[in-house]
Order: sequence, then C-alpha cells, then structure tokens
Amino acid sequence: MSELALQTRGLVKTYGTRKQSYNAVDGLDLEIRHGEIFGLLGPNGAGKSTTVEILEGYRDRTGGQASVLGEDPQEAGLSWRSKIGIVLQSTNDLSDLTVRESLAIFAAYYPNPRQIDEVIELIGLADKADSRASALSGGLRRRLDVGLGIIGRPELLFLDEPTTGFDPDARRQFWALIKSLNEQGTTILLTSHYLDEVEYLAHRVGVISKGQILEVNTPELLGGREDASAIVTYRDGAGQTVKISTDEPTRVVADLAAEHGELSELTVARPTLEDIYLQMIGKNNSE
Ligand SMILES: Nc1ncnc2c1ncn2[C@@H]1O[C@H](COP(=O)(O)OP(=O)(O)OP(=O)(O)O)[C@@H](O)[C@H]1O
Repeated sequence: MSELALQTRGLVKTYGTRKQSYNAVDGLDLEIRHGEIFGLLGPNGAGKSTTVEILEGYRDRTGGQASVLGEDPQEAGLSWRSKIGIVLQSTNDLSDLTVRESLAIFAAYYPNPRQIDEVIELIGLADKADSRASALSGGLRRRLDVGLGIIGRPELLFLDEPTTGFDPDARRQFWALIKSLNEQGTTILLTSHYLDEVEYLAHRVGVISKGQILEVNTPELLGGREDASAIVTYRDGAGQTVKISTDEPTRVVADLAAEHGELSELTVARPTLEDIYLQMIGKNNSE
C-alpha cells in the first residue's frame, strides 16, 4: 500500500463560461499520508471546498491528477465510497429519528459498519441514544454528524469546519473525539477557520490561497515560525506597554531586570500560528 492516502498533482478547477473563466483551483499539489490529521487552511474563496469536493468525488476536475485511497475519485465506485467518511458543514436532516435510529439507517449502507453502540460511546452520546436528533443542542448534533461520518469505518474522514458554533468545552470534547479516531487509524482531512483547532489537531498544515498551496509544514514550523524573533513585552514605570523584538530574549530580559528590577506584566512570546498564517496570506494577496 502506498504511504499516501491522498495525492493531487497540478489539480485545476475552472469555473465560468468559455468567454470569462477563472481557476478556483489552479495547479494544486497535495499529499496526505495514511494515519495523519492534515489541516487545510485558507481564506474565504481560496478553493478549499472545491478541492475537497473533488477529492470526495462530488465534483469533476478540469485538469491535473487526483488519487484518493489509490483510486481516481472521479471514476471510483461504491466500494471506494464506503472507505470514505464525510462530515459536511451543514447537517443532515434526520427530523424525527433518534440518535440510535439515525446511526442504524446509515450503517445499513456499508459493508462493514462499526457497532452502533460502539459509535454512540465514542461520540459521547450514550445518555442521548434515544433522544430525537432534532432535539439535540448544536454541539451534540455535530457529534452525531461525526458518528454518521464514521459509522462505515472509513479509512479517510473529511471534516469540514467541524466545530463552528461550539462553546469552548464542547470544542475540547470534540477535539478529544477526533484525536481518538485518529489514534484508531483514521486519516483525517480537516478544514477549519480556527487556527487553534488546527494547531491542536493537525500533524501537518497546508495553506491554500488563490487555488494553490503556499506551504505545507507542521504547525510548529509553518512560515519559519521557529526562527521568528521573540517579542518581549512589559509595562514601564509610566504605564506604557513596551515591546521589543529580539533573537536573544533571555539576554534582553536579564538586561532589563538588571536595569529596572522586577518588571510589570512581563511576557516573552513567539508569533502564534495565526500571526504567521495572516502574514502568509497578506503577502500572497499583495503580490
Ligand atoms: N459552483 C461554482 N460556480 C462558480 N464559481 C464557484 C462555484 N463554487 C465555488 N466557486 C468560486 O470558486 C472560488 C473558490 O471557492 P471555494 O468555495 O472552493 O473556496 P473556499 O476556500 O472553500 O472558501 P470558504 O472558506 O468561504 O468556504 C470562489 O471564488 C467561489 O466563488
């Protein structure tokens, strides 16, 4: 088996008419390994959804190559589809069904589904198993969506902005669920606008802008983050906040301490993933 779960080469999707067309995906190269959580980041309109829909087999590409679990998603059939799990942004309409019934209906579509009780346990809905899906809160509803996405025991799970609208506690619980699925061997492609979510979950991140990948790296190394200068911040005697950008934060803090003694509100910080990401996107837009 190839070590890659998914690969694209020069992927292109053109929208519009013959007279006026543009490439929403414009020569995109992507490689996702088996067993990883890969985060796809990019501003609105960058081409994330279009790319993901091509990979899911829901949209035909205009050019380039794509291979997902060893098959061309445009040609692949039912047995391939049963190895893919999809959790869309908008939820399925299950109206009057309970959690257990919803899962049972979806399970019937797959050749080797997970046990329904196992999934209910995994998504933390044991005490809601007989509640109607329509009566669940947004966060619990989203857990059910994940349950429906994984009931078929997918090798590869597409998660599109999974925690939009969650409260902080629900997000933490949801992240634990995603990690445990991954630890059980599920490869995950995650799109999200939350940088902290991507930083916490993703082994590697791809930044997409104008239909192309700008960089793929670990969250720690993206955009030269580990080499970026540290920022020493403190409040001076006049109450003003002072910020010093330096490659030698230890020496700067020692010098400041020697000169001023105890400093008020002292922090030393590296740029966050969000700082780096916004820089990358900003640069690309001004080119
Ligand atoms: N069916 C379509 N027909 C024409 N243009 C489209 C179609 N779908 C998307 N587009 C355009 O293609 C570009 C990329 O859109 P896409 O939805 O893939 O971006 P995205 O990165 O997922 O954005 P978001 O973060 O807002 O979901 C946008 O300019 C969008 O308007």
